[in-house]
Amino acid sequence: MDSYGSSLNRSQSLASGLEKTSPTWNKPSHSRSSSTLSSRHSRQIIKDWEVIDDLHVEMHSGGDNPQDITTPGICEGYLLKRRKWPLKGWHKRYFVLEAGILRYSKNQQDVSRGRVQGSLDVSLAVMSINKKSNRIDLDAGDILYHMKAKSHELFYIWVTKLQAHRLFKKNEAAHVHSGFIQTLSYSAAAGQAQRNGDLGSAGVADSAGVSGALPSANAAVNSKVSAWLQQSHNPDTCVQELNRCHLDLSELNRLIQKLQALEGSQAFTNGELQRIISIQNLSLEKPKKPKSGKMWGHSRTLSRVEALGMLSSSHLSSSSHLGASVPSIPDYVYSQLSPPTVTSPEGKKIQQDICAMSLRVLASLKSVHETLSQERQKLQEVWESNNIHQSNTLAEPAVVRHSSHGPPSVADSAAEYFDASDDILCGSSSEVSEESGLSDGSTTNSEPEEGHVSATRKYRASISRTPNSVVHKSTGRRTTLPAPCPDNSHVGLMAILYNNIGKDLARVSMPAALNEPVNLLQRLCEELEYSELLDTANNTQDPYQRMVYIAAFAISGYSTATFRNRYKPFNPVLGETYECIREDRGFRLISEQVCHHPPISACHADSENFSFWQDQRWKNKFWGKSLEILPTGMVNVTLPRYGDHYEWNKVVTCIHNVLSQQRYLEHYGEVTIRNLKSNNCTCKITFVKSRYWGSDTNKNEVQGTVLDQSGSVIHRFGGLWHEGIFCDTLPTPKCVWKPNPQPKDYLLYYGFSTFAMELNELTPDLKPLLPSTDSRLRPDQRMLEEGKVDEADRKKDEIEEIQRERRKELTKKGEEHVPRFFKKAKDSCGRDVWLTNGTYWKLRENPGFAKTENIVLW
Ligand SMILES: CC(C)CCC[C@@H](C)[C@H]1CC[C@H]2[C@@H]3CC=C4C[C@@H](O)CC[C@]4(C)[C@H]3CC[C@]12C
Repeated sequence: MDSYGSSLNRSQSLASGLEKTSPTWNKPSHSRSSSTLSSRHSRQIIKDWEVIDDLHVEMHSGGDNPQDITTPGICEGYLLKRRKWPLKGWHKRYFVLEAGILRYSKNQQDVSRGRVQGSLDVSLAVMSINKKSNRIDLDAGDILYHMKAKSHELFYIWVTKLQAHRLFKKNEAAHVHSGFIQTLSYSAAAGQAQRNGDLGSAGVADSAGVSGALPSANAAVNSKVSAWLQQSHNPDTCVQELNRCHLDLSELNRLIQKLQALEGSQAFTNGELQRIISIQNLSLEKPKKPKSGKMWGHSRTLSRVEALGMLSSSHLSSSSHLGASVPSIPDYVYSQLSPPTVTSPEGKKIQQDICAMSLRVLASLKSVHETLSQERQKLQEVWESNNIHQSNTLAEPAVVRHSSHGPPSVADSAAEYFDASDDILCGSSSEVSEESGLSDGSTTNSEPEEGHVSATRKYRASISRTPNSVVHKSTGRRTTLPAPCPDNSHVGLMAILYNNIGKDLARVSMPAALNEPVNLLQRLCEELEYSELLDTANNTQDPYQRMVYIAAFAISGYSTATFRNRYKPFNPVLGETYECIREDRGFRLISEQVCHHPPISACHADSENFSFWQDQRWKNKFWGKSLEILPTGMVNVTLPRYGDHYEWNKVVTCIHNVLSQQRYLEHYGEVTIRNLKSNNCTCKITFVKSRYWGSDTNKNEVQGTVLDQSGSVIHRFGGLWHEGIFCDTLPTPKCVWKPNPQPKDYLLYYGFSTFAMELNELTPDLKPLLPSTDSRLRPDQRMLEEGKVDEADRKKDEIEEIQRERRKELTKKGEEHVPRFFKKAKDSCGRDVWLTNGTYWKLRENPGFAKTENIVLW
């Protein structure tokens, strides 16, 4: 160790000198065979990689005092860290290894400012090293660090230090564990004592809590946990369930191999095809002219012919010439995608077994997932109630660690308003992962402010303590749909999707059973569900506070996504219109399908307090399992009282697992809200990409700041787009928006909110006032709403056929469709926009649509 010590420079110091627990340098024992994917690709590399032995936890004698474990010295300095997927290369990062936790920041200054980019509990990670290339990999499952030291000496120092800290942390964990068990027995006794009226001994339990384990754990919490642990048999059930799954999976594997041997193997399995597409990032864009070697993001956009040519080539290599040589491409793909044609009775039997077993595995995994989520929830509740208790009993507010000048930072101001203390929240490495940021390097980074994880936790806690807004009093509108939604789990999406390569998913014609009884014009109106935020904005004098409400409104439009991933809205036909008058909310909206290629839906809403308009169009990016929707139009809001004109972009919406029933939606990216009338206030909102699969805790995070002209932060806010937004910098910190509770039985009704249920309601007094092009009069959508799925399906085909005919006729005449209520214009940046031409409401009143000529759409 000493010899290494002398080679340290300032940036690579062992802060506390030579540690007392001399780390045992475990000779790497076996070749790396598992762990990180990234290192598996070459045999040479596998050979040079070594997995460091698992450490044996040494229980110190008299080890019930954690202070007996000597904390190894801090190790800090620069290392190279591999960049986040999908970016390539390495960047220099400053790492600090302290008390078993490895943290990293951009540079040393950031460390001193407490700006941590990621952290990991080194004892939980598999550590692999490569002496030849000075590489150290830490793989904690969810979090994966690839690091490289600049010199061999530094490499050895880090490895040695990491070893010491791993050992320390494991020992500490063992102590915490025994302390915890001890506390549980204490608190069980205390519980007993309490029941016996012996309050004195309950107090003992409190002070005898696991100092250092659960921070100042109190009796109430401990007895709650112990009671829950005692009555909870779930973990055992989980283990059993998982064991069963394991067996089933081996059996499944055997059956699949048997089936393959029996039926002969196929060129590609569906899984392989998905993977290939994913690798190639096959874009579902319209085919480009043959020179389509255009770069989109970091990957190549393939035209349909190229892409499919690619698929038919087993080498995924030069593709440009292949288009012509593949005769019937859709048929080819279809044949690859349809389920393997099993002919023999034996094969059929195996196939049935495979299905049955897969379902069993699925059911098991679901139940395990559910159990674990419940346990986690319980733990979190206990944890939170403990924190609440703590801060309520503390005389001093939580310590503000980094005092700052100027506007308050999240960390500072949060400490004043939130219950949870920072230390507890930052402690868990599993919450701070590196995989946030867009999957696509071409789009803006969605990595938010450092420390966002704990900030969001706090925001979340505050939001959950805010009562739901009072449910609007009866509007006289319907509160449910006439019929529940059809089960569409049987519809084979795979074939539909692959048969429509080159088209927008949202615009692809699908069986009516996949549709929801609202269309994309109505969904534009749905973004006004929380229009009261715009009313508030128009009545807020302070421009920065006003911006907070505009931001909350921009976020609120995304909240429906939580419940709306099983059905797809109807595609409006060209010329279709939709009006929505909401006296109760004080606005009226008109929307129209203004363009077919590319499909564009435009809308405009007016109220005493605001105007709102946008034209919606988007591109798709298909990654094999998920589909990214990249909207291109801007959203506009004007507030009459202050003459503001706000404009903002939309973020990416990703449909994860688009082909399966595990589908869910995620939004990520950055929104910038500008006031075109004055540049003294802008707002940036980050929709954070969730950092890893399967965890609910980091899903749907949003963080935002309101900036003044000089770029100083005036307000900060954050939360989750499905739970609400809290702003702690307002004169009275508060939850600025919280979604309305879902109506009863919403799952039976397409996951619709009450507002969504009202969108397609057609009342007798309204009917004669609507133009015949109004979506409410569209028969197939109405049939679906009434539960007549087959009829809706037939009608939908008819309507689509009428549209095609109309288009053909127009082309024959050399004419172009002219939208009736919107006109094309250019915005201040020269972008095409669709603005209202102001005729709709006038015509409606005089002479009334019944007396005007309306195009026939159905
Ligand atoms: C294959 C089918 C059944 C899967 C379901 C697809 C659904 C979830 C898709 C189809 C069209 C999609 C919508 C298309 C456009 C937008 C505008 C964007 O700014 C927010 C997301 C939003 C509103 C999408 C949400 C998800 C969506 C509704």
